[in-house]
Amino acid sequence: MYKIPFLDLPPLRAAAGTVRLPGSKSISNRVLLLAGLSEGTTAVHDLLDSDDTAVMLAALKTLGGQIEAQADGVLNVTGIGGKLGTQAAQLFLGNAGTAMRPLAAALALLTATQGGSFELSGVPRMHERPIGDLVDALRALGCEIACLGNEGYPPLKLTGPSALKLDAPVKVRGDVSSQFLTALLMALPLVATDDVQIEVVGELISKPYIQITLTLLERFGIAVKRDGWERFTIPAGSRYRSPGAVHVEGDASSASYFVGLGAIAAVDQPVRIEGVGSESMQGDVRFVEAAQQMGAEVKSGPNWLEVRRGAWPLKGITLDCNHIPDAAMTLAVMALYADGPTTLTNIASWRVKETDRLSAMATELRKLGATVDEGPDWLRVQPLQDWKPASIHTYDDHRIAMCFSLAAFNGLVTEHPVPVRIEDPACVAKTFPEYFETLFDTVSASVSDIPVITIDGPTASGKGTLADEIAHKLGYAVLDSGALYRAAGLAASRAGIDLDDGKEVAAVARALDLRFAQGRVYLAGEDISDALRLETSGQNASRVAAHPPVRRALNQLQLDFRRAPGLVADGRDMGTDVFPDAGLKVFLTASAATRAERRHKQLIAKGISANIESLRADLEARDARDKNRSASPLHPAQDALMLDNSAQTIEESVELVLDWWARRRPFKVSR
Ligand SMILES: Nc1ncnc2c1ncn2[C@@H]1O[C@H](COP(=O)(O)OP(=O)(O)OP(=O)(O)O)[C@@H](O)[C@H]1O
Ligand SMILES: Nc1ccn([C@@H]2O[C@H](COP(=O)(O)O)[C@@H](O)[C@H]2O)c(=O)n1
Repeated sequence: MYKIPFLDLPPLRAAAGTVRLPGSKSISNRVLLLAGLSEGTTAVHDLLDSDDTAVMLAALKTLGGQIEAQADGVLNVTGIGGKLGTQAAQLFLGNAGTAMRPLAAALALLTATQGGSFELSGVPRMHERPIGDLVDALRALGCEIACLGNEGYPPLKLTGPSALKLDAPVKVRGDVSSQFLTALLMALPLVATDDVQIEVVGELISKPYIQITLTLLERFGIAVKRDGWERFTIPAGSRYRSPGAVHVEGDASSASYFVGLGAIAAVDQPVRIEGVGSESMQGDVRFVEAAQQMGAEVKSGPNWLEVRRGAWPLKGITLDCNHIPDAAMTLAVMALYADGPTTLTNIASWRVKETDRLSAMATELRKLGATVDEGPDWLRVQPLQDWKPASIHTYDDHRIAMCFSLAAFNGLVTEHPVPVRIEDPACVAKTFPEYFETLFDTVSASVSDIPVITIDGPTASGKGTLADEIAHKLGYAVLDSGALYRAAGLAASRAGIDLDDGKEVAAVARALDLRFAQGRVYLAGEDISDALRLETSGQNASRVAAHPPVRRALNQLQLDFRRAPGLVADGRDMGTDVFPDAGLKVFLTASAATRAERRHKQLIAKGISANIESLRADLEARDARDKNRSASPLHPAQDALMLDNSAQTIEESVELVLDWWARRRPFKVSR
């Protein structure tokens, strides 16, 4: 996951490949609560691992549930069998509506019948998300609930025991959030000694989510009787029983980004999405129909979808989105690529989600240059030709971060493509922690659009350290090109080849079976990271690097590191020869004395004894060879910025280079 302040998406061009979706958030948290309330142990397969499920799991543990992760990723949840394991607790539920609403209802009823005192709270935004209709319904049943901040909003305090009145139908509003009804449907089986009826007041929104609730309740032994969408009956004697094992479907709302991706950019090959398909129980799978109306070509199987571009540009549509409230946000970004306006209606529920999504979508789409009109429950987006490089604020809302990634394909409709900045990309942790990694695995960009920062300079000037830090802060990949020369030298010397024989060493370099993973380097599966950092490896690298055939042999390997979202490359000729079009070139130096001292400290810290004078002599000899060779000698590129860090800390160098980079980016600093 990109835990950085912002992630810059370069202009993207095409998409293809297979995406395995993470588990559905709605199903995951429902299954966890049902398993947590049941008797027996439920093996939960393919559970979503995210912020929202983490808060639910923590709450269940506090209430007496047992959670045990298996080696194969399956989670065993042993439920409380309807009996509270504690009489008092404070439960923090983050910004998870799928935890706050149903837990509030279940715990209110358990507290009423078993006694206790519980506080449910969340992040500040959770305390702005209404829960009054559910609280009213629970209070009418006899539950004691106090709103500790504003009336009608969390945090809540539940106390008991208190007498429950279950003979009259429980009334709940269905036109603000369907989660209130879901909460009651999941809570009332805990106290249904007689039939309990629920009556929905107002037109029920998001019916597909209620269908998910009913389907899962049935799996846990509760056969709710439904009379239209207005009346539900929990049969007398209902009791939660674990079904033994449950498989969580992939998240259909998350599928929408990849359906959109296929519709926009899968020209030669489809985007295949695994985890949801034609047999999905999730309502958001009907996003596919909306995408088809806009032009997407879609094939499907029971649990997969394949999407390609059909009509291009996409077709503007007018759609009542009541049945796909979450996925519909993706349509608002797809609308930028359409042949006419797209109007999304019946989306008032957007206003009470992680943020006021209607207002947020309009604001951020306008930053891109789009013309957008909004009403209380609708949004109209015009197609966009003149794109602006925008820094998208994400309001701690995972769906805003994910759907705006589709704006990075603007190069398909404009001659002047622009990058898109996604602020706080880690907010995707709510449902799809690896979203951006998955996206980058599925898309391609023009090489020249992928930003590169080069850091060249003599040995021990701090290039690697600086490159790693900058790459980390920007979410870019890093290329330690010296490691390639070191590996070539090591492999050649192990093979008994004369390091002065350029052709022979080049043959070894061409055949190098190298892999870079988690900061380690593997040669034919062997971890050679430590061997590469030996001083002899540096000297050998410097010898083999002087041969033009060796440099040619390693050239493509280095170019292959240039992948979205960007690259920081360190070495000797990164800015001069390998990436001459880099957006920022830094030539990093420090005095020989400083560098020898740093190298000395570095070796001592690793427990390797060393002598400063001989280190200095060695590095000066290496500098001389690197500077004076004919093939790609060490020298600053004409357009490089010089940085002598002899008197700087690492942090100071990092800040300076990030500042240089920021000045070359097209983004205005926002908010
Ligand atoms: N500005 C700095 N101030 C103090 N120490 C630094 C600074 N930059 C780097 N160092 C330290 O100097 C040592 C050498 O840095 P590093 O390995 O990054 O250099 P390098 O240029 O990549 O070397 P090589 O070319 O041999 O791979 C490290 O221990 C690092 O922590
Ligand atoms: N782009 C590069 C990178 C390195 N070399 C040669 O490899 C030696 C080791 O490099 P380190 O950065 O790991 O110290 C170096 O002395 C150079 O001779 C190169 O030629 N080009």
